[in-house]
Amino acid sequence: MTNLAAITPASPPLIARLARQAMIDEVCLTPKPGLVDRDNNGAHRDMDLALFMRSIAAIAPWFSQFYQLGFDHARRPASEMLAVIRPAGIACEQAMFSATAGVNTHKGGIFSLGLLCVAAGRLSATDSELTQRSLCRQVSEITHGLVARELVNRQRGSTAGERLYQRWQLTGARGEVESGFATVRQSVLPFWQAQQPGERRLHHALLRLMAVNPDTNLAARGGLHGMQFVQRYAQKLLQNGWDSAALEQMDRALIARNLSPGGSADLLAVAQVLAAFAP
Ligand SMILES: CC(C)(COP(=O)(O)OP(=O)(O)OC[C@H]1O[C@@H](n2cnc3c(N)ncnc32)[C@H](O[C@H]2O[C@H](COP(=O)(O)OP(=O)(O)OP(=O)(O)O)[C@@H](O)[C@H]2O)[C@@H]1O)[C@@H](O)C(=O)NCCC(=O)NCCS
Ligand SMILES: Nc1ncnc2[nH]cnc12
Repeated sequence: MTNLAAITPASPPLIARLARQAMIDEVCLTPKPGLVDRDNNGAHRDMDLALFMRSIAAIAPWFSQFYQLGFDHARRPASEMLAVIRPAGIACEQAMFSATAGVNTHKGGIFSLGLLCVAAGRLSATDSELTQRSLCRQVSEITHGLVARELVNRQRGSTAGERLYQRWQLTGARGEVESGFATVRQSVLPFWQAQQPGERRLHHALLRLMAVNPDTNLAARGGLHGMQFVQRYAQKLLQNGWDSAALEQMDRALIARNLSPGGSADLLAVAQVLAAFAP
């Protein structure tokens, strides 16, 4: 009698399946100002939808690994977890770069969604309930002190994020995770359930993110003026109302300025994962 458990791969944990689906739904959302979607490549000459799908296929298996690392090391203090998971995070980045021939499609997405998977593993190992609050608190505890260690106390920046901190004190993805995804919790999740599922809810969430998020991708490409241009544009659409045509016009405006809110795209995926859990 064949032991099916021995030959059937265990299905990925829920959070890993949610993270993969959220990445797919994000890149397929169309139109998406400045970003790759089903219609165009936004402000990118080195990326398209097919490349993003290859990137997601390479990254997705790692979400289960991140969950398992959190589960297996749940007894460690949260402060020790980054050192435990970073090698896997960097290996996942390498898998992404192999699939994309060196193009950075999801470096931020790996970091943010990977930490959510680690947090879910840690909570599950201790039979703690997975809620938006418990997941975000766990991510914040794991990354406590990250901004001070890696941005404030760093002399020279080797990455865009590090250089942007030195120039404009932007804390980027590190600041967002250390805050327990405060931008997502404050600007997106309170409005999510009141809306019908579908593209309009995702568009509304993305506009709310772009309206406030200090996205280092925008600052790297267009300076603070570029970042503020996108924030004000999104704020205006939220105030005056918007439709697909307005989003397509914003897309043209951002492409013309080489602006791509990649950080907000990542946080849209984070919001979709968190929205699957009770507050
Ligand atoms: C901790 C790191 C991930 C930090 O990396 P870095 O020092 O580069 O810091 P940031 O710039 O702050 O963040 C990197 C990416 O994070 C996204 N992001 C930006 N702002 C925010 C924000 N406010 N909140 C959340 N996330 C944010 C963004 O990623 C997306 O955009 C990239 C694609 O856009 P593009 O413009 O093409 O980017 P480039 O290719 O760089 O520019 P061009 O050359 O094309 O012009 C893509 O990454 C999206 O995901 C930022 O880019 C890192 O240092 C690290 O430690 N990594 C190891 C992994 C790890 O530790 N994992 C553990 C958990 S499993
Ligand atoms: N759809 C997208 N286009 C460009 N950069 C991104 N980073 C994450 N999602 C993205």
